[in-house]
Amino acid sequence: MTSAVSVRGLWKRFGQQVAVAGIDLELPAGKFVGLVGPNGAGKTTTLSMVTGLLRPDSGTVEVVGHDVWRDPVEVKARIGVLPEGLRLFERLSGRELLAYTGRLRGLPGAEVDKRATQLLDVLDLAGAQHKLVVDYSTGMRKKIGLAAALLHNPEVLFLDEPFEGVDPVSAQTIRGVLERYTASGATVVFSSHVMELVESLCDWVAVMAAGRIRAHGPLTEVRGEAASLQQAFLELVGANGRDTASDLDWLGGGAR
Ligand SMILES: Nc1ncnc2c1ncn2[C@@H]1O[C@H](COP(=O)(O)OP(=O)(O)OP(=O)(O)O)[C@@H](O)[C@H]1O
Repeated sequence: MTSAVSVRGLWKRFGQQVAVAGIDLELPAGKFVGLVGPNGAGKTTTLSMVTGLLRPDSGTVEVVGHDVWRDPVEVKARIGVLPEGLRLFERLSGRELLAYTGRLRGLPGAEVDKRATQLLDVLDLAGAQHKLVVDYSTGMRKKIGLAAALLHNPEVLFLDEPFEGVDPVSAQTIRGVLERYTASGATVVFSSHVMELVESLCDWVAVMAAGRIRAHGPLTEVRGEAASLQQAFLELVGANGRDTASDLDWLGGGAR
């Protein structure tokens, strides 16, 4: 198996809080990889360290064979990132944002123009290309962020919650673009809480809880005998069968 991402002994603490507790991961190249876990599991912290946005306390990360912290320029040329809480240049139009990103990536102007036109078209943003990003909706922001992350045709694309706040039509569009991208041999690594989505998109999953990897491997292996990935996930993270109803016995009814 060729690895797109290879993580060894990765740790991150914020004061007393251990966010990532010494994880090891091999993410295969050419696959659609889902990183799933409950709130606070450490997904964003892991993706931030893997993409060179956050320095680990210890451990190493290699992306397509290059060490993220010793060889950052090589790595950043080969990856695209759609981070959580995406910050964009708000006073640029969508088209200007792509032109700027393309030049930063060192692409010739004519090539940037061509790719930007195609991406805006496929992502259904052509009509809004001259609007300022500040006036974009949440879904439009995700889509222009995705276009910017894809513009230089990266080998590996990292997406933190790419479908959050996105309507079903835009989600379908994003999905189509990502499926086309992985079909050509590229790798997508994305984090999500939405199990049905992960189950329908991913060939390979890693389940995280409390800073550790609880299971990882091909989707069918991680799901095992469970009826769905959701069920397997609940069993893995130990949340199965919790009786929330008796915890909230005051909720509803007459007593205020
Ligand atoms: N900058 C920070 N300072 C302090 N604690 C942090 C910081 N970033 C993350 N944490 C803590 O680290 C843990 C992991 O957070 P992280 O955001 O990586 O989880 P997550 O799996 O992405 O969660 P969610 O699905 O809710 O986004 C949490 O307990 C969080 O409170």
